Amino acid sequence: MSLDLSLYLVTDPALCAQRGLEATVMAAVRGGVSVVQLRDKHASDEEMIAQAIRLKALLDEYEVPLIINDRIEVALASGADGLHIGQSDGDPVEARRRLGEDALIGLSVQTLEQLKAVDVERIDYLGLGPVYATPTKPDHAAPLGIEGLTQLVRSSPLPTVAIGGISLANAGEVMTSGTDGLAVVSALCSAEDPAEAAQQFLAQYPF
Ligand SMILES: Cc1ncc(COP(=O)(O)OP(=O)(O)O)c(N)n1
Ligand SMILES: Cc1nc(C(=O)O)sc1CCOP(=O)(O)O
Ligand SMILES: [Mg+2]
Repeated sequence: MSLDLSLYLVTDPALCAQRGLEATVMAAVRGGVSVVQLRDKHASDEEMIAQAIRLKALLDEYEVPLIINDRIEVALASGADGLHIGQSDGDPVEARRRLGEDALIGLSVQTLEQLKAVDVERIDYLGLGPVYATPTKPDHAAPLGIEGLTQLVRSSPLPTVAIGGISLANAGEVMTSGTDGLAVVSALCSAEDPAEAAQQFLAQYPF
């Protein structure tokens, strides 16, 4: 499946609980979300595989790719479109070998040093963050700010998506970095109307 990073939803089971995960994701997709990442730090692999299979069937109708956070076994077993890994989540060489050429593989990058070490042959896109501090990921690295983000975007050999503390209030500012898109959790999962919120994000883009 092709990759359009413009508005990238990362799910959070607690933040999606009230409306339901699938209802939240599909509302956001109807509003224009272009990629969905299933992220759940507490579910068992079996629970996550079942959730991923249900989401994949729904997202296929919209040709929106489903990416799995961290867990290669879940990506393989569910037939998801790809995997997102952090700096300490595993080896891009192994991920590419096991998932195959068509899989979409993302890597988190926080520093210029990490950027220089990116395996461009095996990675499709980079998640750059956090732009701002966020309670959604309490163990996040030091915030980049717009200046730090812009420096990483300009030096990146791959398409990028910015993440961390991004909201409707700062989306326009984050897009000035030149990033290919925005990845958000709470600004969509906790929105009163995720479809409307997604539309409002996209309305602020310069492209
Ligand atoms: C699009 C995107 N970018 C960055 C991350 C963060 O990944 P990681 O550093 O591995 O942290 P966890 O999400 O695993 O807590 C991401 N998930 N998605
Ligand atoms: C999953 C994740 N990764 C980050 C990183 O910096 O790599 S920040 C983050 C959580 C982003 O949540 P919110 O949009 O609610 O701020
Ligand atoms: Mg990770």
